Amino acid sequence: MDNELGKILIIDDDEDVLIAAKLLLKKHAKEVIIEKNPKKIPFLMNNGTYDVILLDMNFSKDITSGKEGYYWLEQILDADPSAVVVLITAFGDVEMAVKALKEGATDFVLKPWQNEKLIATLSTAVKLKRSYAEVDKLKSAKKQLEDEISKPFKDIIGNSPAMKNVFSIIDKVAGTDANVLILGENGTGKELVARALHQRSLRKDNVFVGVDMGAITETLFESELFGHKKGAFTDAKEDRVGRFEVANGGSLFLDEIGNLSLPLQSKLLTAIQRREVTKIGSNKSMPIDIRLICATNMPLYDMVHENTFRQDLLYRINTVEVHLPPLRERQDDIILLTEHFVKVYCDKYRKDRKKVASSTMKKLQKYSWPGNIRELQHAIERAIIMSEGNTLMPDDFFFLVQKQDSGNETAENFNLDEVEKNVILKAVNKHSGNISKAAKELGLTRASLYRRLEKHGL
Ligand SMILES: Nc1ncnc2c1ncn2[C@@H]1O[C@H](COP(=O)(O)OP(=O)(O)OP(=O)(O)O)[C@@H](O)[C@H]1O
Repeated sequence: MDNELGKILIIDDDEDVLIAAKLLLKKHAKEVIIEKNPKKIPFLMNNGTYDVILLDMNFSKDITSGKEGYYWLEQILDADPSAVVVLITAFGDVEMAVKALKEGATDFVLKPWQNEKLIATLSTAVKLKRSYAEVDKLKSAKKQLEDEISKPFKDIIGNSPAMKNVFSIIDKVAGTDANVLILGENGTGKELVARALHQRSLRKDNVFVGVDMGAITETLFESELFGHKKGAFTDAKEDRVGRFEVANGGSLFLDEIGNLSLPLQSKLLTAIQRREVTKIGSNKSMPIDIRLICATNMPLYDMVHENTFRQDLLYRINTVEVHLPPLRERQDDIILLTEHFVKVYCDKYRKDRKKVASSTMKKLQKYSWPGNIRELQHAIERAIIMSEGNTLMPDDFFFLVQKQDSGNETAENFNLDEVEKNVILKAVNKHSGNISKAAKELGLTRASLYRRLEKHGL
């Protein structure tokens, strides 16, 4: 026999009822526990969990008020609010049973019961309990997913004219459904701006779904974006919901859009133009209501000239453009961002708030930040972890080594200072920022290498 009913607890002061029920139900359950004395209920509830509890309504002989039944029902639900309790009531007590349903019982059976009816009632009750558990699980998964995809909007820091312009565009465009194209080098905050647009839009209570187009393979593109039906291809073991569908009602952020091949560009264009998608293996299209935000670090306009990016797709996605300037062009923002990240990482690593020496700030402002804000963020995190003093000194950022323009290397330069600076840079680079090894190679002590690094603002 199957164990469909799981673990059952039966409480009834009539021993005959207990034995008859146990005999009947043990064929359908994993375990049947019987109890004559309701006072044991708290103990039983403390020491086990049950898929379903069968509870008598009237314990003391000749008393049919059901008061005891209500009392024990309350005790059970107190101990386990998700308990599934089926009441056993005498014929004529239906009114009482209905009242118990309002108090939280799942169902009731009338004594004497019909075997099949009892099994069916318990089976439905157990399924109900499992579906409650499933709903709870899904709710928590949904919450986690929402937290993940709608990560709290973090402030965008910046006071430079370029960033003020970005803020003003965000303010103007966020509330509209206009497609937005965000352009900027790696780590300039494109995703942050995309999330800010979503958080300030009318769609903010719906999801923000990000897709890294650079990470999607040619073969999985359609399945990933539009979904597929079970059996549509060999590996399609289950139906899959595409990102367009997940984002329905919210915002879809297509990152690294410049990395899409021409055939995929046209598939994407068709979906955007028609505002509908068709799952692989389905012949029905589905309307999609999304706000589209795209981003790239690639020169899309040049790519259009070189015929590597479709002009019609560019004009679909660039209703409004946001240009995020590289960090090296936002000197003042370097100060603000540095102070911000110092605070963030001192808090994170439970260190006293560190100061930043003005020579350090100068060094950070002089550096070219090829990885932009992401690189600054990581540099500060690293310095906070490693530094021992209360003030961050230029040495705490010894690993920031300016890459030389290869064009300059061939040009002859006899300026002694420049030559020294370049040789030092090459040595530090060669040893991946290891000052001891670089000093050894240069024939200097560590202290004098540090002095020279400082002299050159490195
Ligand atoms: N103006 C800013 N203020 C505060 N933090 C910022 C700012 N700009 C970027 N950041 C932080 O820098 C990191 C990189 O930002 P983000 O991922 O948005 O850049 P991106 O341009 O999308 O990068 P990629 O091109 O590599 O995808 C993130 O941790 C982000 O929170």
